[in-house]
Amino acid sequence: MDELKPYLRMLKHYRGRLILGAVLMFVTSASGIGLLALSGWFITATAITGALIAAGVAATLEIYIPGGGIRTFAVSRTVARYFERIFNHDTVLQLLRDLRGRVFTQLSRLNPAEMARLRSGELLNRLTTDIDRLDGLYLRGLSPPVVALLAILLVGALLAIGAPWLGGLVIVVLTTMAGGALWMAWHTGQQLTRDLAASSAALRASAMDHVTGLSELTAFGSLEHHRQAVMQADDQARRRDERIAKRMAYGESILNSGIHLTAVLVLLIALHLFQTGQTSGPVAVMMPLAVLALLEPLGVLPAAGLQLARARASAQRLSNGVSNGVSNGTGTIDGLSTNNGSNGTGTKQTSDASSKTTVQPAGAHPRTEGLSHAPPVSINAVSLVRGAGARVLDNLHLDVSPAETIGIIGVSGCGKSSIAAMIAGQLKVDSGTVEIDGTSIETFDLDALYPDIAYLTQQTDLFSGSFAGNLRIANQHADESMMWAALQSVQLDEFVASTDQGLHTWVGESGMELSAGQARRLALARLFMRNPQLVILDEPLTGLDEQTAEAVSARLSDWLSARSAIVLGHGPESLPRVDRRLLLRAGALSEEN
Ligand SMILES: Nc1ncnc2c1ncn2[C@@H]1O[C@H](COP(=O)(O)OP(=O)(O)OP(=O)(O)O)[C@@H](O)[C@H]1O
Repeated sequence: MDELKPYLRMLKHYRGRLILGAVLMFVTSASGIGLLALSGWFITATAITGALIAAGVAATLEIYIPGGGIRTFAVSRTVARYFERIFNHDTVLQLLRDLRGRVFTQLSRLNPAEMARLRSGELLNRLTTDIDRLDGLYLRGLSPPVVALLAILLVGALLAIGAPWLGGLVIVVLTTMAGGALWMAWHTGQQLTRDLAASSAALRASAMDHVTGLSELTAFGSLEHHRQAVMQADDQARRRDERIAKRMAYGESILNSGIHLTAVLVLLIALHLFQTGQTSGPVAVMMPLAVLALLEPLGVLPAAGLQLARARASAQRLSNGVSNGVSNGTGTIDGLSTNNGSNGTGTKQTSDASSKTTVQPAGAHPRTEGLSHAPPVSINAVSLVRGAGARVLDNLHLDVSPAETIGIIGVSGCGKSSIAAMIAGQLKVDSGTVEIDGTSIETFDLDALYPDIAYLTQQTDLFSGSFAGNLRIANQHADESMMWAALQSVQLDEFVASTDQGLHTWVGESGMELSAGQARRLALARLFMRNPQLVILDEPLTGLDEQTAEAVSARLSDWLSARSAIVLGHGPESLPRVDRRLLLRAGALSEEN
């Protein structure tokens, strides 16, 4: 249950509301029990009184108090249920708001490499299903057992009117039965829920792959084949869902049978008590009816056990991976793309992402102050093995002097992006050191470091928003003149000005309404919105035509001259003006002239 502790702590903030909500639930259940029990008593009492009068025996019955009681219970049941629903759902919505905020904050603080490891379907699952399950923790998981226990105690007290020992016995029997049902559902729910969550995540992932890869699948004639895979995933998820539903149905029917059986036993005992004159007829009829009224509050217990199991599994999934990002104190580079696991088409696998993220050594005091002006960078004897075990960097050395611009070129796959990710603190090296401004990257508080770094990855990440919105990601306080200047630097100003809404034109989902070159230029424009001391550019001019590349390159060169910079590219033509150019080959750097 440890996984649930943070969420239980969250519930504490709503203690007052939760107690009131549970009281309303109990009032609803208690009214139901009172209604059934009192009605049974009243009907029997009036029947006996009528029979006595018909037989010529003088008998009277006070009808106003029980009649009023029945009406009161009927009204209180409806009113309490109404307010319980409104009040508790309002509480749940407030909890949902907090939960979403909390989970989103945690995800946004994930180490980018960790984030890249999570498939989009898994992320979607976390942000939707898992949160939904946790928001039901109180309403459908925790409060039903409490209300059920109180209802059993109430029924026990009613039975005690007829025979105190019977009240005690029924409390013990029903509590054991209810506890057993809850435990069984919780126990079997653990595995079933885990399986179902895995199937649902797989289904979402394959459905999303199907939609996003529709053009490729159609072009390669693999649509039907892939559709079959989605259908299979759907089938598996549905079968697992059915299994859970069946188990719950079994649980509910066993519990209901138990309650009915108890009611029959109580009826038999009550008749015996009546026969032996130990209780009156109306009370004898009231006793089994009170037990039957428990069907409602106890019937939800198997679902509550399952809900608890689901909430636990969701809490587990939400804390998996999230904890690393949070405890490392890592963050994202403000305003720039942070996904180092892509090759520009968003399809590169991230098989080594989990093990190669920057982690602060235990006990080290993180550096919390930012970078000095145009800081030096020093890479010493760095070796790095990635993916399936290929040695990407081998005893690599690199010294970047203050305000120097270094260009690194090399063939595809030689490790350029790995160097960039390493300097940005998003990839942990196997041996050697990476120091920025005299401090090891491992001891930096990345939240303090990132405002002074600009890291343009190979992949162009744009957000579903306007030009202005995408630029403001880099600098929230930027005014329009600053944005136009940045757009002019990348020769995008004329295009933006020609659109209907200028800066406020929507760029489409992930910038889909822009060409690849325009999207790249917008990402480059973000650079000019900030004033970083260290700049890492991974193939900045990719996708730009020769003329635009030349103009942007000239502007970039001026801008870089006041900062320390590492620029990566396939060949000399893909770099702006640099102070030194190095060639990366076989994991090591050599001077290139
Ligand atoms: N996310 C990853 N997970 C596992 N291995 C990776 C990952 N990214 C890259 N690699 C491996 O690391 C090696 C270096 O990749 P890297 O992206 O650094 O090269 P690159 O020089 O930037 O290539 P390109 O110019 O094509 O972008 C590659 O051989 C690749 O197999």
